Amino acid sequence: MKLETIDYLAPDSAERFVASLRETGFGVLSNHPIKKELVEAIYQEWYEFFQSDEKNEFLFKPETQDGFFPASISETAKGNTVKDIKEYYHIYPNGRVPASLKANINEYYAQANAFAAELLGWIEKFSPSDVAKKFSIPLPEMIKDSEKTLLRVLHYPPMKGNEEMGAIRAAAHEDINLITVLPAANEPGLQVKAKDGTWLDVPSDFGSIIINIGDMLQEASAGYFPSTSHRVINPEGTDKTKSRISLPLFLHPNPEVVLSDRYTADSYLMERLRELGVI
Ligand SMILES: O=C(O)CCC(=O)C(=O)O
Ligand SMILES: [Fe+2]
Repeated sequence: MKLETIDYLAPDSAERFVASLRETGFGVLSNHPIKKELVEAIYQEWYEFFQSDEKNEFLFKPETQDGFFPASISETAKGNTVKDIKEYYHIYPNGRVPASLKANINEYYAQANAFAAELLGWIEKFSPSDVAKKFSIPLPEMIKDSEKTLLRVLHYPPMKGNEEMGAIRAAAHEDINLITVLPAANEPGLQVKAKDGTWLDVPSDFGSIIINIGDMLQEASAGYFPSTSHRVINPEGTDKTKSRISLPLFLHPNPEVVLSDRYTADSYLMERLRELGVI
């Protein structure tokens, strides 16, 4: 199994993209409409933010979950015991963002949401009819104006050598949401677990964009689209001294959207957040 990058502008891109999602849970697109200059500017300005003390003025609020999450309280993946080596900032439509960083990140949030709606349309169009008929409403409508969609700016600091035994930048996990839109990061490290259990590098050419299936779409498609495990491994050699910045947008349906006979988006999310000890 290999993950190949699909040219967004190719005539058969939608069909090949959905086939890749079905096979691997991941799809990688080049020549997509999100400008890499915008992503590059965001990486640079947020890198500076993470280097500054200003981040401590935006400490996350447990009630709203927006703001800065320091490495000391960073996530522990489901089933894991050691914390990931990362710090991050959570952006919601009505959440706090430092004034100087608003323009670019808000533009990215809007563009990536619109792009995600287009890709959800592709997914619906190329789902077999018995799968598509399980969707309670069209997939792009599920995320329309959703205030639950979360943009996470991640900073994986350089390795210091005193990291906890077994800790990696992001331990193997699955995403909870419908789909995730992730521009290639400024450094490699992202891997996806193949069906045979081996870890594959996700192509990380700067400028391409990575989409993966989350648990909610796996639930809504009764397992047709797999929410695959992925992780971010630690850098080696000279890359150890480099920070890695990444920018996943987690597309969440509106809370009342019915995912399956068992769950709405809200009941699903609450169950998962309780398991993680976040609420
Ligand atoms: O940093 C990355 O490339 C992936 C991050 C990720 O998988 C996550 O935050 O859920
Ligand atoms: Fe993830």
